[in-house]
Amino acid sequence: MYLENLKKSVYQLIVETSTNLPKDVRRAIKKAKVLESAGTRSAMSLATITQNISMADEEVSPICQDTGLPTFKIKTPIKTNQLEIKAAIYEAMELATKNGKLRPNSVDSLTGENSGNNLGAGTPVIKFEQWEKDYIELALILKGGGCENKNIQYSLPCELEGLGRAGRDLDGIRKCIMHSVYQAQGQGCSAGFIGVGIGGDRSAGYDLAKEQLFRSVDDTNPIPELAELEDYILENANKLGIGTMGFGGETTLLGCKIGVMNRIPASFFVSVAYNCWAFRRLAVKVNTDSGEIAEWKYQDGEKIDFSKEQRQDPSVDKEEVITLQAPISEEEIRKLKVGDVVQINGLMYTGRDAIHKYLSTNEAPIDLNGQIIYHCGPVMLKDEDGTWHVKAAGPTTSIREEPYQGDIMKKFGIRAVIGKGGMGPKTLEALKDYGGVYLNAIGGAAQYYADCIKSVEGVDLMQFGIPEAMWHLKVEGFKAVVTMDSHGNSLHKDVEQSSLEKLAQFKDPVFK
Ligand SMILES: O=C(O)C[C@H](O)C(=O)O
Ligand code: SF4
Repeated sequence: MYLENLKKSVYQLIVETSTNLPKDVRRAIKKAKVLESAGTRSAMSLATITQNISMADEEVSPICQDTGLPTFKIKTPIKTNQLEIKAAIYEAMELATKNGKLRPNSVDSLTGENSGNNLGAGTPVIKFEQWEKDYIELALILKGGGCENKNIQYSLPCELEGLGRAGRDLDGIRKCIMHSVYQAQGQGCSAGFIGVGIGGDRSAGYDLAKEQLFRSVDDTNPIPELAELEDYILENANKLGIGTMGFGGETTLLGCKIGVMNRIPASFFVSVAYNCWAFRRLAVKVNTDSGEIAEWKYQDGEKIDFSKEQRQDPSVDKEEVITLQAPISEEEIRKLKVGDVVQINGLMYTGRDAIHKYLSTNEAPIDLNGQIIYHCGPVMLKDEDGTWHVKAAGPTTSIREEPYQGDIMKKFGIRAVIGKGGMGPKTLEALKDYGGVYLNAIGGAAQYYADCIKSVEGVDLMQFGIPEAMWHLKVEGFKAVVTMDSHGNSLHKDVEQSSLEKLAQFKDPVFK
């Protein structure tokens, strides 16, 4: 019975972590929502985010389509068999993937092949520790790729844009952390949470940073200097004006937790682990005799039920929303300006890393003239009749496609790309020359967008695996914001510049 129950307990932990945002995280998001003034694009995004959180609750479906690199941290009493726990994890992972609670996310780094069941070399990550207590603690974090890519490690002393020299002291550490929030911009689906590790070597530093993400959002650091630094960062990083999804606004950071360990004389690392708003981590106490869950962690206090809040976003007037339907003409595109809110009806095609590389040297499987590409790697399930269903489908970080995007738009006549976090100068130039637009969807809002997808009309290039294939999606009322237009304007460029100016205001020493 123990083994059966253990497997069930792990499965339950995976499903809850993927679909039900922890209470402490909800409270932080609610706080941010109250601060954002109505009518801004940040307020609109937060409304979509909170709507998405309650849709995930209701559907018991992934909050975000990127269910990350599942990382288990396990503490066991001395006599517990750790191999049995490992086996239970593998089985539960496969089942959760099959049931659409996890996206198949384990990819062979050399061949590009997706294992399909979330198992493979190094996946999932499982770390054991022994302790004196008489129960097992299973903790799980599902940290997605977009925010993982924004992690950063500093080696002190160093020179930082906007902030000047960061020395080997508390003030140098302060500068690194402020810079880490700036450099993430909106790309890791801000507003985010950061875990910081001071000291260690490069790998221990990152481990310590990630360990901080297991602290409760509303705890207080037991080391007074670090408690003060955490408060300082939380208050001042929110003055950078990056805002939700990098649209500008009041809330950029939702939590900051800092840990410290010794270092060796020559090294001084400050490691920062950035986590998106979809901060999915939970833990359970498991009974060593029965294998059953005895208690959940992070679930005390008030649970905010966002479904009770206003469903329809009050900040955008219906008349202000521009409807787009592919094929789109150059003339229609040229009318769009940064800040416009659009809704898309009709067909769009997903394309992310593998597709962009493929299209740069191959012909497209379909005619893309006037069409829309969606940077998205969805969670998909096939029913008994062989029909595909979308279980989660938010945008992925677009900047990874920067080397290809402009050329591909011109080559195939694509008029619009949808993604998140914005793109760089090469794409901006191409949008201007050729007549294209970049639309920013709300990162992590995977249930909200899955609901806009009315049917799956086809799929190409399945050899790249489910997240990377080209899905033909029929959508209705798919909302996004124009953040790069065909007139050379980019909201991302503007926010990056204004936040750098704001960052420079934190140049002077604060901690001695
Ligand atoms: O892989 C994805 O679907 C998204 C990724 O987490 C991202 O933020 O870019
Ligand atoms: S898409 Fe955004 S919310 Fe989802 S894992 Fe990536 S960074 Fe997080």
